Amino acid sequence: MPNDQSNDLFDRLASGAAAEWSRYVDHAFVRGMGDGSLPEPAFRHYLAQDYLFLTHFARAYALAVYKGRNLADMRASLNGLKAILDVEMDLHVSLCAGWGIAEDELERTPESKATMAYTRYVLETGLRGDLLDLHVALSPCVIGYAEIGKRLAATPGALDDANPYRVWIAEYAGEAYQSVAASARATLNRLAADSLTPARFPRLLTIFAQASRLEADFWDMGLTLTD
Ligand SMILES: Cc1ncc(CN)c(N)n1
Repeated sequence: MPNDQSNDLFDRLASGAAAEWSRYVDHAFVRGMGDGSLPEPAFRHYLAQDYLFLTHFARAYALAVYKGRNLADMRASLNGLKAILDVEMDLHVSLCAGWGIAEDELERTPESKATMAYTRYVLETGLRGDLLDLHVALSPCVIGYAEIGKRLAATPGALDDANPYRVWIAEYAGEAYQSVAASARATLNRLAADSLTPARFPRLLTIFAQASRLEADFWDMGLTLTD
């Protein structure tokens, strides 16, 4: 449960943007994966767009490496970049293959407006702002999926063989992804200790709320099969 009195920056942001956060993590797409009722074409559409999304997010992490002020910052962002390129992307490509979508088809998929809006917002926020702005913009993505995975995995029946979405849920509920999200939280707190002032918080909250809104729009795009 988000807490606005917390010392944890992520908790304060999720609490300050509670409406946008819950529209994202409690979305109908998410609930449909949990109980297996999500229409399969919606999941396939989402999977293909998520491949494009992850490619742009890898670029955003590369930008975060560049924006680091010291080696600790650069290593933290490099770990985020490696988590996408070496772990999440491989799992994603094999998940897509299991759903009958080959990598060359993923490469040829036209980018939807929701994918463009979200990824370009994060990249532009990072280009314009500093490293804390960029990590705040990245945080609903990294930490949100860990929270969604953990919640869904605790739902009765979600990991049963009968649920076609059990592999996705197990991936994001799994230890490897949970530890990527824990590192992202720690990075936010470390950057905040150096550069967060009370006057700066509202701007960070705006970035966080916007990124959470764009995450929810991404689920909408999957559910409604929008281009
Ligand atoms: C749209 C979206 N948001 C978050 C994640 C988790 N990295 C993802 N794969 N796709």
